Amino acid sequence: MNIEVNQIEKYFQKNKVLNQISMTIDSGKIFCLLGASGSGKTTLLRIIMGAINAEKGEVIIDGMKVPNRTLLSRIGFMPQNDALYDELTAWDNLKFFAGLQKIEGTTFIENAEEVLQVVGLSNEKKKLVRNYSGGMKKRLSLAITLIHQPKLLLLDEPTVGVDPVLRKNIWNYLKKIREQGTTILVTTHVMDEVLECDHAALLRNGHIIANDTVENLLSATTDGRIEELFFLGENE
Ligand SMILES: Nc1ncnc2c1ncn2[C@@H]1O[C@H](COP(=O)(O)OP(=O)(O)OP(=O)(O)O)[C@@H](O)[C@H]1O
Repeated sequence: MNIEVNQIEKYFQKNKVLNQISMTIDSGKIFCLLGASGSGKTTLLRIIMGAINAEKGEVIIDGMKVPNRTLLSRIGFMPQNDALYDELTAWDNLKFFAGLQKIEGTTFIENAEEVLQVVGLSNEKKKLVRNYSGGMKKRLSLAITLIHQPKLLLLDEPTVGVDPVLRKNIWNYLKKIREQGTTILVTTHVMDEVLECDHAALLRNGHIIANDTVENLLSATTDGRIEELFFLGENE
């Protein structure tokens, strides 16, 4: 699925948090949104999935204007804060959210086993979520986001609190589903993860100040270090 973001402007009260945001995300790519805390990444993600409105501009996904009900079943959105049922097991959480997407029976079981494996929770599926660590909850949220095999994934800092081995697992899976045509938009603060992406946009003070392939962005830095992306355009 491809995404067109056209001239988005968003205010919270009188604060303009997104200003003239336009970008295109091509189908089957991993696109990374970078920016300091408070730069507007989450807000932009929520506008793209249609959870909140912008004052100006529009988002078009596969030719359809957002918000659009038919698009929702094809999108997987992972918010920054987990929305899990603490008193249910991980398995029952998965079952509940899968049910909302009409994923049931053997399809549910197959999908659930696969996503639990990706996030390293196969052996912990019977535990109550209330007994999960923060990182385990994060991984379960990601599993829930993947359960209906969405064609567009919107992931808000999906690997915070996840150890390096599992993080690698998750990125390998994201790259696998990219090869199957899934489009992935991800926000991150982890610089290494930028290297896993095809394309990155850098947000500062509500503006996009850089938007290019990761390869081109890195060649624009003075010593090719990913951390430098954060400082791009700082003195302009
Ligand atoms: N519901 C809201 N009401 C008022 N202001 C908000 C609301 N949501 C976000 N903001 C403000 O909008 C700006 C952008 O916030 P946003 O959460 O999009 O940033 P972010 O780049 O995702 O930050 P982080 O990396 O810390 O998650 C911030 O100044 C924030 O305080």
